[in-house]
Amino acid sequence: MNYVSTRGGAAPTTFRDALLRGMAPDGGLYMPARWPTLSAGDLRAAAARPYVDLAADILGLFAGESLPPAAVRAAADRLTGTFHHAAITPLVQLEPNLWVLELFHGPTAAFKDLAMQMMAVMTDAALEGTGQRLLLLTATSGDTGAAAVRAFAGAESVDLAVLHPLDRVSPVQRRQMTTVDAPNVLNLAVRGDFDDCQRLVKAILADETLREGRRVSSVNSINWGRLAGQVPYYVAAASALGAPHVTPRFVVPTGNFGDAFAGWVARAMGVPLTLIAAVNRNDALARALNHGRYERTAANPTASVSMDVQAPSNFERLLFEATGRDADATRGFFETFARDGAVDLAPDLLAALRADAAAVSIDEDRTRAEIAHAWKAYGRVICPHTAVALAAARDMAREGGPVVALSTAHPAKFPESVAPVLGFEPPVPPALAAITGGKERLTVIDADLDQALDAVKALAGASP
Ligand SMILES: Cc1ncc(COP(=O)(O)O)c(C=O)c1O
Ligand SMILES: N[C@@H](CCOP(=O)(O)O)C(=O)O
Repeated sequence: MNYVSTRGGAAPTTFRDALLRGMAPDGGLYMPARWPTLSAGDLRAAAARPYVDLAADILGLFAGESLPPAAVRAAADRLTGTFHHAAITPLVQLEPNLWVLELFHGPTAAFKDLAMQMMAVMTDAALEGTGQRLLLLTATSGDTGAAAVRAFAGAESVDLAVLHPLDRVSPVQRRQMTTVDAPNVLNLAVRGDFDDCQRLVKAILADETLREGRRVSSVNSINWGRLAGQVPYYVAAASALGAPHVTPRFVVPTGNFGDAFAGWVARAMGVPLTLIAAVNRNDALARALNHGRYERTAANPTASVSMDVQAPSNFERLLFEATGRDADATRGFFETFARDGAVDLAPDLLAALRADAAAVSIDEDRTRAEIAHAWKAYGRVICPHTAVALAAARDMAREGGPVVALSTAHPAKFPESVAPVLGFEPPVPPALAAITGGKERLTVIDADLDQALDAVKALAGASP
């Protein structure tokens, strides 16, 4: 299986290389050259298979021969040891047409653990025997960084730099990143928003001098390895609901559009499903799909803090597909966006995008109301991100047919948003019990490339 860049200026490469590069050298994102397929029989069988078996098979389809099959299997098996639920991603029915897919039973209590734990094992395998060190860069609005620190702290051949927006992640998320005492981890708190952090990470990835003597990659969802690890739960959930004979609608709380794009991939592989991206009031994606103009504006702080994103990286993958994989058009679009901060979508392109995904924006009042409703109606304490998805999903469930809201984080990561609505603190799961104490380690920087590069070079230079 080869991987091509959405911008067409990089040589096709393997899964292993895409994993160890993060982004293509031409500034594009890697995509499989063709979509592997799941047959109707595969989908029927999937409903009865353990999650880790399904995950191993799907990862194997994407990894091809570039990683040893035993490493792919070990990556999937990692979930058994690190998740606190036997089903890994349990599907829970709330109403006749409404389900939640619980994705927060991992070691940092957010859906990022599903792919990140597997990436740590695959990254080890990809580096084995090379004698190379890998510098991993991560922009986070809270959860990716926590999952990455958990997965890579202490890793022998890896350095990890995590950039989060100063004071714009929850205190629990911040402590998950900053209280881990590992010499290979650097936390940078950036005076800015998540989009600034993501811009800095992409700029650092483009700095070729850093690559002298080491590999440099990212564990954000710009890395194909992350998306590959997020596809299995769509397959598992759709199969459990009766695919291929049933077409569930998945409502995905969305920030960087990685999770939703993993659903798009499942559909490209043959899973019948419909995608609805639910965003908070940071609605660049919803404005693009609903009004035809993709425009960057400053991110507004919300209760669903991890979705405070206004330049979702994976929109590039969606656009690449909607143009019929036209790399020149994709490059032109994102160069214009980088220069002007806005691009109007031509009517045929907009129609193609709308055929792939719909988007709704849920405001802060509805988010709070949904947290209250979930407790009153179902006895469930939900996080604000889940609330954004569930608010949209409940509307859709009234129309008939199965609707699944993705529940992406445990509410105990966001007590400051949940407790004022419910009047009590969310119960703390085992995964979060250990992070209350401990000294925090973080360096505050401006949203400035030189400052970020200096800090990252110091981390990389300090390594053996
Ligand atoms: C809890 C939670 N829900 C939803 C999202 C949005 O996911 P994505 O960025 O893949 O759209 C994030 C951040 O990634 C998150 O941390
Ligand atoms: N919401 C994310 C932002 C980064 O998203 P990613 O999926 O591209 O890693 C976070 O919590 O960090």
